[in-house]
Amino acid sequence: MSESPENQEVTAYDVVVVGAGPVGQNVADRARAAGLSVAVVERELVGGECSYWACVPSKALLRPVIAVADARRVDGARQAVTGRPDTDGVFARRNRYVTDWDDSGQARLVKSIGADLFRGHGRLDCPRQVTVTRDDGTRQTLTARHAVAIATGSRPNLPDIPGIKEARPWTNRHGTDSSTVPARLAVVGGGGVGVEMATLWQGLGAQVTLLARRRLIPRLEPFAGDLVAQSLSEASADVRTGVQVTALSRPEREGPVTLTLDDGSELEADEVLFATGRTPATSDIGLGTVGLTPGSWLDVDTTCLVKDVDGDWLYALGDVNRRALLTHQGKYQARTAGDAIAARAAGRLLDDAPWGDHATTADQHAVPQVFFTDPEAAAVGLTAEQAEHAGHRITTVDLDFNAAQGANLYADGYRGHARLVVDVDREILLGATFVGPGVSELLHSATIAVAGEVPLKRLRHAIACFPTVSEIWLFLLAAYQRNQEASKIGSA
Ligand SMILES: Cc1cc2nc3c(=O)[nH]c(=O)nc-3n(C[C@H](O)[C@H](O)[C@H](O)COP(=O)(O)OP(=O)(O)OC[C@H]3O[C@@H](n4cnc5c(N)ncnc54)[C@H](O)[C@@H]3O)c2cc1C
Ligand SMILES: NC(=O)c1ccc[n+]([C@@H]2O[C@H](COP(=O)([O-])OP(=O)(O)OC[C@H]3O[C@@H](n4cnc5c(N)ncnc54)[C@H](O)[C@@H]3O)[C@@H](O)[C@H]2O)c1
Repeated sequence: MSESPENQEVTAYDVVVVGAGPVGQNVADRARAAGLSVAVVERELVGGECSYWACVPSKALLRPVIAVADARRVDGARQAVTGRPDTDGVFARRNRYVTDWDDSGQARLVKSIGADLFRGHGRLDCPRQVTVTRDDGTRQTLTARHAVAIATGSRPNLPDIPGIKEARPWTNRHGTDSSTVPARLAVVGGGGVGVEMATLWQGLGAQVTLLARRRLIPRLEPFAGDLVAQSLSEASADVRTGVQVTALSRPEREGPVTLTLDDGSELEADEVLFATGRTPATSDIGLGTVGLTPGSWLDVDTTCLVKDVDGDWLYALGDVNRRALLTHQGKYQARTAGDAIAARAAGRLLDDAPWGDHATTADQHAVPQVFFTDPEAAAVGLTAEQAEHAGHRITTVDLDFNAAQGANLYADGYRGHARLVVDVDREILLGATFVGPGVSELLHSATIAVAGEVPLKRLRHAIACFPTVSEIWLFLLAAYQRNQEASKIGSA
């Protein structure tokens, strides 16, 4: 350790990671495993948004809602369900999964891999150097011999609407840490956060109005949003698409909030939750000192090196690079980049061709995602529209799940739909979407098929067990084969 001109402590590491969410922790782990010394900087809770205000609490809260809905779909079990989930039990369960917002366990994990944890706000102050400002104002400078990895995540993007500040809207934070159920909740935004929050709070007893300017979960096949909207409506939520909020007012601090909509109507609610996308947490991390624009998403190459920065030392992983705002994709990037950092540090050649050890190819071709709504919506790869837009010659196969007996045994009168998107030239899957109860655990089979580019001729030999929901594969592949045979006869 030495001292900088301003009397700050200066410590040298091989790698400095800024942000100890799931992504920062994973890159640290991989770099340590390669024998590199690693510093990890965290300004709030070790574990990040994912552990305390996003994935983990939302799924801990949603699971009881879905479990009750699942039981209601099974005759015999339905009669045993006499009410809504018990909110005290639900919130206690959530608190256990977020360890009461105490990060000491995750901090121990970081230390257990042999990384040094620095508490405070990390900022680049020149190439390969990060200064950590602690809460008491003292500072520590960390230099990085090989890499700085930015894994600072994202924060809610609130639209600039008159009255939004006074309305004190919920974001994903209160949406996941509240222990009271508002009587009337307006949810603005029909993406992943919006549909999950609407499902959750309606299931816990709020009267939810979901306001979306387009269809729900628009990045998935259109039938996904339609089925989720239908089910939310049947659960008595008020789902309105094609509407925008133009103003908000909450004249009394403890009073209701009024939303003005672009159709001229007004809506009164006890709370309003904005789920209108994310913005990168890069406005105050010193990007200007290395020639980048503060507040911007960080554009990266396949190894997660930031483009337009000389010297192969600055990496950006997870939400901050905007490739796929999902924990599992961020962790994949972290593992890949951690290995790339180690290879570059050792002077080894990189294996960064598509699907190589140092390439995040799946970010482009095989991103899986599950929305834990009721019914669940799960998708991997390209939708039909995206595939056509990318220039593939495709055909689609669509089927309702009730074709499969396994699905009907899982839930009486099983309601769900599946679509495969097939590249007709290569006869491989480009994408798959499943919507229905319990489909989340079905998705990995499709992810393997898409990432592995498994020929459909071979996929036919991957047999699903009778009677499971996975039997839908058998019916989808048979339908594909029938369509192909019919088109051959038609063109003969
Ligand atoms: C409500 C909700 C539900 C979601 N559910 C899912 C889900 O089910 N599955 C899924 O895959 N994804 C889900 N996501 C997305 C997921 O939360 C993110 O993709 C994931 O958190 C990204 O991880 P990260 O490590 O990049 O960022 P984060 O988890 O945001 O962690 C970043 C960390 O960096 C720290 N930090 C920021 N700036 C600094 C700084 N200057 N100095 C030091 N530390 C800093 C932050 O305090 C934070 O701890 C959900 C998101 C939301 C909002
Ligand atoms: N289970 C999961 O995997 C899961 C769950 C939740 C969120 N996430 C991820 O977290 C990220 C953030 O989710 P999100 O839902 O906040 O963002 P999003 O970008 O997925 O959706 C935001 C929605 O808000 C709409 N919107 C934007 N501005 C608006 C405005 N002014 N008025 C009305 N609507 C507006 C957009 O059209 C969009 O449909 C996403 O990338 C998502 O994939 C994942």
